[in-house]
Parts: sequence; structure tokens; C-alpha cells
Amino acid sequence: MARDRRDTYYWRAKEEGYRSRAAFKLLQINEKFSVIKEGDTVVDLGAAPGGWSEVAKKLSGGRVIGVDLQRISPIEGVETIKGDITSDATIKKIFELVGEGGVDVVICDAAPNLSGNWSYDHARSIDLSRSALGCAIKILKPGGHFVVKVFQGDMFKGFLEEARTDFVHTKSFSPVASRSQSAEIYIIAKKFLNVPVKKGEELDVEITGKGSTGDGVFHIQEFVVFVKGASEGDKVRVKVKDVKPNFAFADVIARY
Ligand SMILES: C[S@@+](CC[C@H](N)C(=O)[O-])C[C@H]1O[C@@H](n2cnc3c(N)ncnc32)[C@H](O)[C@@H]1O
Repeated sequence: MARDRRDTYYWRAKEEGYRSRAAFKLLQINEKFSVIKEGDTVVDLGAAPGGWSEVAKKLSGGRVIGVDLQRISPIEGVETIKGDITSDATIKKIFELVGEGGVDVVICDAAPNLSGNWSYDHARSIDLSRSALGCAIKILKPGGHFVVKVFQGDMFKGFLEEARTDFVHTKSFSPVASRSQSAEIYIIAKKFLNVPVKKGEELDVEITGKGSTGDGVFHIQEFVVFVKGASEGDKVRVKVKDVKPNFAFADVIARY
């Protein structure tokens, strides 16, 4: 069964002109989560041989930048960078190409060379995924989306929680095209929160007013944080429990 399914995607990739059957994973992810839309600028990390970049170009018609340790043979309309996504020098190169405006979507299908040692491979996969998240945080526009592959293992949940603090919606998903192959799973993180507070963060603040919900509020720049059970003038330590694009909710955990 498993073999047949792999063969199906292998032959479909040949028939439909994609360089890798991995292309179908991105197509399936996009069908379910609408990550890439027309006109988007997309950065594809760990892109070689280039199936995902081909799909990204087809879906967006916009600017696509593929990055890999290996050379990516040319794809019409796709810019490429040869570099290591865990190195600052590569992130700088991406940043220079992308400019201050940022990108709409970062996708990462990077995988370490497998050693066969399960926990070692899992740890290296988490390292790669964390580098991709770091890159996404630097180059995504507010509201942008991020897709990253991770090999499942005991550090998966922790990494999912890390990603969760920077996006409004975060889910894990296993596309049919990858189910038979391995323990790989994709994290789909939508709506990048380019905001000054993070979920779980603790802050010492003074409540400066009353919000529309009747709770106390304080501001960080233009950003409003609603604090349950607090009133104007309270000096409190709060813990942020939920973050949205324009506001956040927090609970009082100490009073001064
Ligand atoms: C499964 S392949 C990607 C397939 C691709 N999505 C496609 O559709 O053709 C994984 C890629 O990750 C790349 N990779 C692994 N570690 C990397 C790193 N540190 N920096 C950049 N690329 C890396 C590998 O060179 C390999 O080409």
C-alpha cells in the first residue's frame, strides 16, 4: 500500500511537471489551509530540488525565493540563494533580497541528512525548524503565514508552543502525500503577530484606563492589553494569556 502511494505521487510529479513529489504535500497543505494566495511573495527554505518553489510560483504568480545548501537548478521566475538556513549570513542575504517590506509567506521543507539515530535526527530537525521560525519572524509581514516541516519526537510539542506565541492560529497537519513515508509532520502557522507582547509573558505594569470589556487596560505603543479584574491606577504584575493582532488579554498575578 505504502509503496503504491509513493509511486502514485512520484508518477504524478512526472506527469504534471514537478521536480519532486514533495510538491503535492504543499498543494495539499494549501488546499486545506489557503496559505499562499495570488500575488504573495514567498520564501522557500530548504527548497532543493525545487518542487515547493514551483508550486509556490504557480499559486502566487508573485516573487518566490528558494534557499538551500544545494544549488537549485533554475526555475522560471524563482530567485535562488545557496546557503545554510541556520547561519546568520544566509538570513542576512535573504533579508537583503526581501527588503524592509517583508514577505507574505515563509515555507520550510528542510530536512537534515538522516543518520538513522532517531533522537539525534529529531533534535537536528527541531534545530532546522527553529532556524526557519527565527527567519520567518525576521522577514514576515504582520499577518503573514508560515509552514514548517518537523520530524515528530519528544521536542515537537515544545516547538509547537514556541511557534504558537508568534501567530494567531497554529495547527499541525500531515498531508496524505507524506503519510506513508515518515514521521514528518507540518506546522501551519497563520497570521504572524508582529506585536509587542507574547503569550505567557509576565510584565509589571500600571493600569491606565478602562477598556470596552470593563476590564483595566494598559498600552504598549498603540497596542492595548485588557487585564481582567484590574482598575485604573493599579500597579500589578500580569501574565499575558492570549494575543490577537491588535490587542491582548492578561490576568493579574501579583499586586504591589
Ligand atoms: C526534502 S528536501 C526539500 C524538497 C523540496 N521541498 C521540494 O519540493 O523539492 C530537504 C532539503 O533541505 C535542505 N537542507 C537541509 N539542511 C539545510 C540547511 N541547514 N540549510 C539549507 N537547506 C537545508 C537539503 O539540502 C534538501 O535539499
